[in-house]
Amino acid sequence: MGKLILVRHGKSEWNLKNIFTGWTDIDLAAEGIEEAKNAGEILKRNTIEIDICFSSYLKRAIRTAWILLETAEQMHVDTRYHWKLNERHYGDWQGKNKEEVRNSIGEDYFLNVRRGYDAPPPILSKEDERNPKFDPKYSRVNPSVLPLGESLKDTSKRVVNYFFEAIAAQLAKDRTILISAHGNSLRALIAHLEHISTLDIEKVEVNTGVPHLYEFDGNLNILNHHRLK
Ligand SMILES: O=C(O)[C@@H](CO)OP(=O)(O)O
Repeated sequence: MGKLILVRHGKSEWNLKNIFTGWTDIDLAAEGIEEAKNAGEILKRNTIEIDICFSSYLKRAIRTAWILLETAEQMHVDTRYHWKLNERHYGDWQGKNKEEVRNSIGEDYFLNVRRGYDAPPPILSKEDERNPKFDPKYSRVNPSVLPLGESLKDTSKRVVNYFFEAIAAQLAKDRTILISAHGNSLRALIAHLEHISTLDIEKVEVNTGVPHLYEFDGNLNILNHHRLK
C-alpha cells in the first residue's frame, strides 16, 4: 500500500506577523521549529518509515522536513526538492500585511483571491525585484515558467503536474512518501487527491505542523486518510 504524508511547514516569522509570504523565503519561527519536532515525534510514535521525502525550494518547508526527519531518526532518507511544490506565488501581496490588504480592498474581493480558486492577486511586473528569476535558486528554471502571481488554479497546475511527474509512480510501488510544503500548495494537492470541488476548496485550511496520512491502492485510489496523532 502506498502511503503519502503531507505536512505544512511549521509557523514562519511572517505567519506570526500576518504578512503574505508566497515565494518570499522566510525561515521558521521558534514556534515553527517546535511544531516540526512535534511532527517528527508523531511519525516516530506511529512507526512510519519514510522512503522518499519531497520539499519545496523554500527554507521554511526544507527546515521542517530536516527537523522532522532528524526527530524521527530518519536523517538518511532520500530528500528531493522542487520549486513546483512552492507556496502559491502571491504577486504584489507578498510582503504586505493581510489585515491592511483586507481593509484596502474589502472583505469579498480579499476572500475571493485568498481562498477562491480562480482569482489571482495583483501580478508583479517582470522588473519587480520579487520576480523569482532574480533569485539564484531558480537560475536553472526557464524564466518563462516562473510565476509572477498565481490563482490557486495556477498553483494547482504545477503542483499536480509534479505529483504525477515524480511522486505518483512511487506511491504505486507501495513507497511511503513525505511531502513538506505549504498551506496553498497543499490545498491544491488535497483538492486533487480528494476530488474537492473548486467551490468547496474555499473552506479547506491546512494547519501548520500536522502530518496527514493518505493510503492508496495500486491504482492510486485513496483507501483512507486521517490526521496522525
Ligand atoms: O502568506 C502566505 O503565503 C499564505 C500561507 O501562509 O497565506 P494565506 O494562508 O493567507 O493564503
